[in-house]
Amino acid sequence: MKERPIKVVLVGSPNVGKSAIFNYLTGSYVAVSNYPGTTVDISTGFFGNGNRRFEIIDTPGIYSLIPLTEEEKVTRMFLTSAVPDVVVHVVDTKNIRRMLIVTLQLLEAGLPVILTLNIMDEARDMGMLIDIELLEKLLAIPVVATSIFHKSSLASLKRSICNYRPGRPIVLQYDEKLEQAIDLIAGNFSLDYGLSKRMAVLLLLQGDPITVFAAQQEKNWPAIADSLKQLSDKTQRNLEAAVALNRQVIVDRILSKVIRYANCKPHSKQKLAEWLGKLTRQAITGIPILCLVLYFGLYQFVGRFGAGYLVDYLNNSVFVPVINPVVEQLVNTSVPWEWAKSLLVGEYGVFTMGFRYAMAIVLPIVGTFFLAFAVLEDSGYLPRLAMLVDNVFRYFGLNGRAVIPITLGLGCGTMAVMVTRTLESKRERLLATFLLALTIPCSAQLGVVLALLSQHPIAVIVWSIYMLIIFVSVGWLSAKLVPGSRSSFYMEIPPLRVPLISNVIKKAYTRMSWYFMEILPVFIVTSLVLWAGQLSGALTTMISWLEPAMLLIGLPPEMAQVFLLGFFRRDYGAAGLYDLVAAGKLTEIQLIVAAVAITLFVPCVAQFAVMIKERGIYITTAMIGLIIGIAFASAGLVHQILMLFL
Ligand SMILES: Nc1nc2c(ncn2[C@@H]2O[C@H](COP(=O)(O)OP(=O)(O)OP(=O)(O)O)[C@@H](O)[C@H]2O)c(=O)[nH]1
Ligand SMILES: [Mg+2]
Repeated sequence: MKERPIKVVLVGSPNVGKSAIFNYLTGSYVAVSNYPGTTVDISTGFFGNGNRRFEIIDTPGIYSLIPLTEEEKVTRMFLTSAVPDVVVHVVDTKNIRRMLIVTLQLLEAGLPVILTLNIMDEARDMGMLIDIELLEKLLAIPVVATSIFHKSSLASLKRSICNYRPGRPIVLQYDEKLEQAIDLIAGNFSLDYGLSKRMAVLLLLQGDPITVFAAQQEKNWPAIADSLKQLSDKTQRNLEAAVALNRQVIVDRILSKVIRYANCKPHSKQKLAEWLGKLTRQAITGIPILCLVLYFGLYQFVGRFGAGYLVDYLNNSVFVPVINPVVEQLVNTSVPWEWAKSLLVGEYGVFTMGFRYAMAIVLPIVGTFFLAFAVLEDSGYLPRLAMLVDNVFRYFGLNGRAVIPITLGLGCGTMAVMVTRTLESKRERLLATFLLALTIPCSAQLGVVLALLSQHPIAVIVWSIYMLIIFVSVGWLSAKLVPGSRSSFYMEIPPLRVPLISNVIKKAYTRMSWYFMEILPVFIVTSLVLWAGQLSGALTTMISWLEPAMLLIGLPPEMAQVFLLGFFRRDYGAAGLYDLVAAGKLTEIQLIVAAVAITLFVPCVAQFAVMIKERGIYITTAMIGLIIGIAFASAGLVHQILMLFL
């Protein structure tokens, strides 16, 4: 029988380099970014050593074993159910004082830990010197110092994993009252919590909801609940704070023995990063910086270069004059059946429409967006933007944390809905999902809209202001209507870093391949459906049903087809709009109205599927109903307003 692989789980706080280490160990690629909360789900990879196989598991970041957000819950549940052979606890060495507390929690839970002091390069630049051998001795576990810039340090981590032998379990001594409390509760515990019994008791004392739920299944639960109540009544002590304080004392005692600071001045590079970082966070300088980022990143690079120049070139100089005629000729001479010809190269042909839309219109736009976004992610700008907009987002029932899913939504709404997991409450996840589905255009839509409108600068301004008004009013109204309050904002601000070109390219490439694996089949199937619809006459009937709605909001009847395409994918609809404008079918006013309607209109099939998975079918259906209503009403309204003024 084949031996099962050795299970190695990478855990640690967000943004400490777990995914970067995962990529090194497995040779595969998962996203690495300079903000907390990049990884929201478990990823698995492998490496071999001799005849042994190691299964490496990357997890979402956790601040403690007690989860606050959905993605922290994923890691906690995984740690207690997966029975890992090795747990690599990755910490950012600069913040070791805070992070070592989690190392202690993992050790107390009885897990087989290797401590990895990562981002050692930045710690050394700060003058931090750590006695690794002594730390190993004090914790009785292997400790490895690593930096992703020093491959040899990562190779030592790999060796440490391969040579790992479980050591003796560690028992931390707390103050007397806490020890008595632990003994009192432990006597009544009989179930398996997936962690050491002592850790389960400590988690219960700290009010961890997962342990409380599990302990309620104990037959002695009434006695346990009674003891807990007595403990907090009698001692007037906040048990959670008492446990945390005790652990911090232990950590400080250890660190006082192992850390020294060399006398060194900050580099001018560090000073510049700090100064720039401050500018991005203060409203007076931060807002102009945001405008510059949007102008150059989104408007110039994605809108004008990607969606304007590249799309124009690929579509008008490569596909239409060169590739399409060659394929058409090939099909016309080698395929005898008319129906097959129209299926491949007809008006809705799999090649002439499906493949061309994907390659010549969507690819350059999505590609440029993912490149620009990867640079932003790796620089550490996004958490600073989160701080900047926190005050505004409170009116939408969200906090600054929502900036990451919302800005990612400008790339791909499907990915963004998945990333709403990083938000703390159900209400925030719901509000963000709705705003994403209604008001945030994905990069393909945005690119096409910007490229088309950029011929008329006034149109860009009108469209942007109108979309902003809708975002603000819908956000404000839905926050008023959905009961609950927003959670407080806490986000660690990582240092500003110069993006690593290799990571930017790899990440943009990985996202693009994911995107294409997802859209190409949909594009092809959509062409198939449209072709069948055209052949059977169903398409003409449906378009004729939609035409009155188009006329109602002031659009030409041909727009009905674009909306129909938009049902399948937003970007497909946007690409259809591109064709319509190229044929000179829209006036300036109609272009703005169409841009508004297309932006607000239903999310694509893939986003729809993820919404159902994350929010459930009822909520998603209700959202879609609302979106259709709001999209048409807003488009109609903007048409009326423009007719009055222009
Ligand atoms: N200077 C320096 N930067 C590092 C090092 N390791 C990782 N980074 C950077 O730290 C940031 C976070 O890396 P990730 O691998 O995404 O961190 P993570 O722990 O997976 O983060 P989450 O998925 O959010 O939990 C990225 O910008 C990396 O380039 C290191 O050793 N030195
Ligand atoms: Mg990660």
